[in-house]
Amino acid sequence: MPRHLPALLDQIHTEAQALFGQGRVADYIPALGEVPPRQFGMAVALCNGETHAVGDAHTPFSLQSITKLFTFVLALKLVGDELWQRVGREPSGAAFNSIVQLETENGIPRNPFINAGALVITDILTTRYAHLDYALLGALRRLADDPELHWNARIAKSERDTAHRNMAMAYFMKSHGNFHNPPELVLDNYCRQCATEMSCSQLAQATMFLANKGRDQSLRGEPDEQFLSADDTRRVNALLLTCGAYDAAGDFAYRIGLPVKTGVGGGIVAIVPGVGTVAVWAPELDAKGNSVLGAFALERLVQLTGWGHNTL
Ligand SMILES: NC(=O)CC[C@H](N)C(=O)O
Repeated sequence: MPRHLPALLDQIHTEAQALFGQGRVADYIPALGEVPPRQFGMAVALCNGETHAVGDAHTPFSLQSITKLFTFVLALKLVGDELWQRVGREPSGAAFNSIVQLETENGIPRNPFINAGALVITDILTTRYAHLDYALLGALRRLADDPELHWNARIAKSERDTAHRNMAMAYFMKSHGNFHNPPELVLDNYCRQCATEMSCSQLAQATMFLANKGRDQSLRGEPDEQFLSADDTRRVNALLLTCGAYDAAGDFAYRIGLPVKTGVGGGIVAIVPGVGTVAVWAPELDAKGNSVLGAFALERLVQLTGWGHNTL
């Protein structure tokens, strides 16, 4: 671990300010459009227990697609490899909310991290849990070490009221037999899931199991838990590297070279296996729906620390 990490984070924080104004806050979910754009936070959690944070790292933000990582892990734990009969594991090269591939690929989404794939995952979890929203919240509260963690009901409703495109995908997959529950019910769960809020420091903590061969260490004195097997952890990280940033996954791999998951709330989490996790948040997005300052900050961090250089 670089001794001077706090100074590096300060430097990145300062450099990132120059990029304010280059992106736009997502407003296709109306309530997300109200988030003040000029915010930036970054938090690092290290496997040795150290944590570092800068800027707005303790401000909660809407996780949005970052929740796809958690729901996928839960589904993988529950149904294992059977899951691959209903969703692929190839990069899509298309926008996160694209519908076109479903038509030529028999209603099987390319991967679990685009909207269509995440909807199938939420469908799988809806079959397994009578109250998926609370089951998911329970898992996230444990991972983030925060019993108060919640979803934002206003943002969930705002997305649900305008979820026409996701609903269309759900019905299309249902016509192919790849959707088992009523789309309305799954969309209710999906919109609540996406509206879950965490700060950067909580998100870095909640994803530590991915840097730690699947082991979740509690900050609150609870016993450690093997949350995911070491093999599955390696697989999840591979998928995050190839599919975690939608149709910018190649660009992210080139610039940052780490497993990542992005969301239209402006958050990005990156995993540095064996070292730690980095969560960054800045609401202004590029044209592909990824945080402009967030991607810049991660790129600078790997340049300045060398993280990831010996893992690829
Ligand atoms: N890329 C994202 O973060 C998208 C999530 C959002 N809830 C949607 O379905 O459109």
